[in-house]
Amino acid sequence: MLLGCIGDDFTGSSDLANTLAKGGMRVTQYSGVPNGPAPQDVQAGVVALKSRSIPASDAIAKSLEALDWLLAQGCTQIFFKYCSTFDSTAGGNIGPVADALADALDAHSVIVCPAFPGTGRSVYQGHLFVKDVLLNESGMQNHPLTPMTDADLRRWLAHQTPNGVGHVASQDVFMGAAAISNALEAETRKGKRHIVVDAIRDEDLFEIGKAAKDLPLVTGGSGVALGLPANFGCTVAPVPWTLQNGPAAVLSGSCSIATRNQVAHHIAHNPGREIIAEDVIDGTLTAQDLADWMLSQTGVPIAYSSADPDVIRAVQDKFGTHRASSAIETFMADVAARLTQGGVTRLITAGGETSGAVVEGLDLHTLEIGPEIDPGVPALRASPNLAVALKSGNFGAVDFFEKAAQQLGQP
Ligand SMILES: Nc1ncnc2c1ncn2[C@@H]1O[C@H](COP(=O)(O)OP(=O)(O)OP(=O)(O)O)[C@@H](O)[C@H]1O
Ligand SMILES: O=C(O)[C@@H](O)C(=O)CO
Repeated sequence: MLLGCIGDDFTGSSDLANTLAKGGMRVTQYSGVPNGPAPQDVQAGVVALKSRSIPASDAIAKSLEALDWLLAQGCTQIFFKYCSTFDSTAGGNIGPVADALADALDAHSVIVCPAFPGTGRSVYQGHLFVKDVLLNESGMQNHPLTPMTDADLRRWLAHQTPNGVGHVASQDVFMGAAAISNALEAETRKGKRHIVVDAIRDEDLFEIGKAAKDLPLVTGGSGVALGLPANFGCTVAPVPWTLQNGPAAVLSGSCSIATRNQVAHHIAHNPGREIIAEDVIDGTLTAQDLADWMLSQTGVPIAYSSADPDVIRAVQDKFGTHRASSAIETFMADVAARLTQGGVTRLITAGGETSGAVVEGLDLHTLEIGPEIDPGVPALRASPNLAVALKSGNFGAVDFFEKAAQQLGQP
């Protein structure tokens, strides 16, 4: 294994795996830290953790365990993947995990770059934009677990780390890899360990990738990984896929604006059932009842807890944020298990935490990366009888769910 990756959620990990696979690397995504060694032919291993919204100390412990395994596989560079919307609270977990990895790797110059222009995320003057608005005006300020209320990455990260936070501005980035390396070194000499790097176009990310060639640790969204496969001698190649036949189903726990639009679009043409959080928590709705309903439908049925921010706030005020989200995640995992037992072979999930719960609930250990469905979302082969797509909350076109079902295979 050449490149070792640690993803702080499951959809984000498949987003990164997708970028590396498109760049020509042989990639495998692992659910958690594997027990045994990886096959010799894997060039990039992505260890998917569910560490974005857990206590920082647990996120550090899990990430260091993943690091040990990746180093034991021979990796010469480590990539820490977090969300292109920098999902974190003032207490973590991006800063604490990046610090723990940097300590372990003796890394003094750590790139911080969540930019992903293909999905509208750019970093300019140290600030994160989603399309034409600042992060904190993009809807992300209402995220159920990690409300993003500040678009200045330098200021937000400074809450999370005792180490210096630096900046490489677009003027340097536009001049290419050598200028970026010089600017990184200048920031490191000033004692800055985490260095936010501006990037507004894919060209910028390829240059940043070149500049990252000899760095032991790189952190960011999947965009900054665009240039990494070439550093390992890989070249762009088509990603193979065998179509999966059989029934399809969608489970959506993401409450992002994009997902809510996709749900609204999907239920106009397909069977849909809303999951009311109270019904799950008080046991009025059981996983078996919902799975039975889904299995009896035609088309691509969807069950969704995706709801507007005021609905979520009311649920969280009544039951507590953690209790509400973990009840829904456990429920989604339970429904998924019953769907696959009932014959579903194409499963699509929306939301990183939701997808993590489903993948862990289904006990899927490795995922092979297939072709891209929409930017940042690949088809994934979980077993000879199960293909999945794990959609990040904010990703995908409005008709994503139907498109994903078709790209995974046939009814
Ligand atoms: N109706 C609801 N009430 C309260 N919490 C909810 C509701 N629906 C979903 N949730 C919780 O909100 C969280 C949504 O996070 P998730 O990571 O799945 O989506 P996302 O953040 O939009 O996706 P991504 O991380 O890929 O951007 C989950 O923990 C989920 O259980
Ligand atoms: O980077 C992103 O936006 C996604 O891969 C993700 O991490 C969403 O959970």
